[in-house]
Amino acid sequence: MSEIENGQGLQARRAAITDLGDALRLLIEQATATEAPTADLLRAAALIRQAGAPLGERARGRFETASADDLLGGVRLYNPVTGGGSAFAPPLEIHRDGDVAVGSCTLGRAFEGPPSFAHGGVSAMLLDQMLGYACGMSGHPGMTVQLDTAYRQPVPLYTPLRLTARVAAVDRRVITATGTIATAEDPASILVRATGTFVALLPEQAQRLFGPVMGRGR
Ligand SMILES: CCCCCCCC(=O)SCCNC(=O)CCNC(=O)[C@H](O)C(C)(C)COP(=O)(O)OP(=O)(O)OC[C@H]1O[C@@H](n2cnc3c(N)ncnc32)[C@H](O)[C@@H]1OP(=O)(O)O
Repeated sequence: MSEIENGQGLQARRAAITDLGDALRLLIEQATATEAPTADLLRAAALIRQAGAPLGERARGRFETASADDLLGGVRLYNPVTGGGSAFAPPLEIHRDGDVAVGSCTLGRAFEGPPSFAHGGVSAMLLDQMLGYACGMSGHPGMTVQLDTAYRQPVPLYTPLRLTARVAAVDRRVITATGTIATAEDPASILVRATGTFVALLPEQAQRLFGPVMGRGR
């Protein structure tokens, strides 16, 4: 896409993608919390379909990465957990603190499972990302082959959360990582714990799984 061939265009596109993501996240929050009259729901649905139509006119295929992404550089704007452009992502923000990955996010109503608390699958998704990040950060990137989660207390919605993850062991290609979810206000009270097993791909596994994507030269 020539529009982003220079760095300035790329930054502008990434900012626009995140702006669209913010608008979509607000829309999802409003749509899941609304008690507006039925006629307003139908009017909103028609307007949203109309607004989204131009976006569908130029869409990438399954094996094409987003033009604003940098796969090898770790920029994934549509990652469903961390991607600023993903309507689905809270988004979770992760940074490194020594050998620990520390994440933060606040979950809205779209992530509700038990009333007023997060869906258990959402907690697992957040922790999978955290643990995967910790593996990559430690120089041992891999794919999740097993994720065990222990739900000790429900995770509240509309409450700033603090997540942690670290690598506990590396045995050849097998990496074990552990992680937690707590509230930012009370980080010592662990709500959810996870242990994940990650496997570093062999070159032939990487080629089999990602060859069609990497072959496109992005
Ligand atoms: C910043 C980025 C964050 C990203 C976070 C998100 C991470 C993800 O969600 S990844 C997506 C979900 N995961 C997947 O789709 C992976 C699906 N699984 C696979 O494709 C395959 O299992 C694959 C390719 C990873 C490994 O292939 P497979 O044939 O199973 O394993 P293989 O290569 O034979 O074995 C490797 C090692 O792993 C071990 N292993 C495999 N599965 C397990 C398991 N469940 N538990 C423990 N060890 C296991 C094997 O015993 C073997 O150990 P060793 O080398 O010591 O003998």
